[in-house]
Amino acid sequence: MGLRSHSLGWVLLFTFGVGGLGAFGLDHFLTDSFERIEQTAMRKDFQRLLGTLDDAVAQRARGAREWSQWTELRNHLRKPQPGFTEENLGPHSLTASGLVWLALLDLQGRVVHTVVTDPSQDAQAIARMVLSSAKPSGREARQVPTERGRCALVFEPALGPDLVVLCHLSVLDSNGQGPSAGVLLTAERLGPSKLREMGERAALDFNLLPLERGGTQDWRRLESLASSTGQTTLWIQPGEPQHRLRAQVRDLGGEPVAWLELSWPREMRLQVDEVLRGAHRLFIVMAVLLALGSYWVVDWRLVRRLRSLKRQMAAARVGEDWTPRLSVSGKDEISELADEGNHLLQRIELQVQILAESAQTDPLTQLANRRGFDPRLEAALGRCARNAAPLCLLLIDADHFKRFNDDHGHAAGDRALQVLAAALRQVSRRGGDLAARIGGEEFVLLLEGSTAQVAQDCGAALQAWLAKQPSGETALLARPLTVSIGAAQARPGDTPQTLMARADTALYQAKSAGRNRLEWAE
Ligand SMILES: Nc1nc2c(ncn2[C@@H]2O[C@H](COP(=O)(O)OP(=O)(O)OP(=O)(O)O)[C@@H](O)[C@H]2O)c(=O)[nH]1
Repeated sequence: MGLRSHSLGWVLLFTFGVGGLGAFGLDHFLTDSFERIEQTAMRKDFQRLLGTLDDAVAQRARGAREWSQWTELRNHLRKPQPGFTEENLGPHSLTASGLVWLALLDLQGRVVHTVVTDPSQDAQAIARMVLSSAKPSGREARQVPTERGRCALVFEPALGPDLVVLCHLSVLDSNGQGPSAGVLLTAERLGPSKLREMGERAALDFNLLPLERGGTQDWRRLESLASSTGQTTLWIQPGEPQHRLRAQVRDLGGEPVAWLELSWPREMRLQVDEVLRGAHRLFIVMAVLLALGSYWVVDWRLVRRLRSLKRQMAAARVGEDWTPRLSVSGKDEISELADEGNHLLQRIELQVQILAESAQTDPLTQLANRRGFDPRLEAALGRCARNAAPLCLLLIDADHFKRFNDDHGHAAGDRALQVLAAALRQVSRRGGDLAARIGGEEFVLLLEGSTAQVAQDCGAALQAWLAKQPSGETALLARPLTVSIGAAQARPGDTPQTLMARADTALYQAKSAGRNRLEWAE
């Protein structure tokens, strides 16, 4: 797997792994936080709803109290007034007061008068039912205690399907003072229109449901709310797009009679979800851009430059050409790598040069050997042919060298060969001259651009120089050394082989003719 795929893989892993986990955590954190904020707001609204309901009951309590402090009603209870009940406590006056039922009890608790707005209902039976079920000790009824009695929300099937505000008050004087003349019971229906009106006033979307129409399935207990009349357990049904909250409404006896249900719009949460959805989209776009950007940076800044470096190094290796230098753009670790590579190339070039030179040099005499001489001869022949310049070759062989070795030892023979090499250097100082050792005691002098006369003089100078060398046990030469020379001048069409062959023939002739002489090839 290349650097590109690696980096892309890591960027994707990092972005979607670490980034995704971070986003997931942030989502949870935000969701939880807003859930808490939302629940606090919901609880406050529900508390307000309970207050609204309490207000409604309190308002009815005030109305009923006015009735209970009506002097004529008190007088009537003490001493029944003929015609009073028909005129003042009939169905019409009840309807005008918004009540649906009324009962009057004397001090002994006997029902002395009842009236209903609905003629189909039995007011006496309702009174008996109410009296038997109304337990003033009820703990959690939504009730408002008054000086001498209380009002509460009650679900009384005999009075219809709706909840009623039932008031149970002592009949007192016009100042609300005792002694009590009896008990007044009133009921006001809280029908849908009343509830709607209350909801509009409180700007809350709520409903009152009979108990049997709402179990606790799918509902979870949220907490207990401290209401004005005691603890109220609050339930919540989580759902989109709105939450529903509910709590039980209890009657005077503390028995649950209905569900009070509040629909709560989850605007804040929906907005958060919307923001999170936007953030997720943004995150994905950013992640993709980051991945592409990193890919581009890795590709442009690393991969391409490393590949270029690799190509240049491979070219040097394959072509065995160590002279070109590596180059990459920029100034960083990769360019430093290229610099180090260049140092290595430089070293290799030098070593190769040293090796090549030593491979073409005779270690004993430090002259060019056969491997070094052959290509130079070929090149020189080509140049002279092109330029129509003269070229001569002298093939030089030490005379009776075997005997020299035999008489004075191999080491002395080596020294003699070194003296001969020095002599050759001495006479080959022109620009186109090259001296080489091409065999054991066989040497050659290539004279590029030199005429036959120059070559002749050169051979003579060589023999003269050798002749002048001191010899003996203390000298470099154990005894005088002579050489035979075969000379040849290049002709058009000559190759190294033909030229060498003619020089060799001439050498043979020089040897045959007595040695220590120069013979020209024909
Ligand atoms: N000391 C020494 N001797 C060498 C070296 N290379 C070749 N020789 C000797 O050179 C001698 C050449 O002998 P031959 O080819 O018979 O020729 P020659 O004795 O010189 O006789 P002519 O060439 O006919 O004059 C041999 O004895 C080789 O051992 C070398 O590097 N050092």
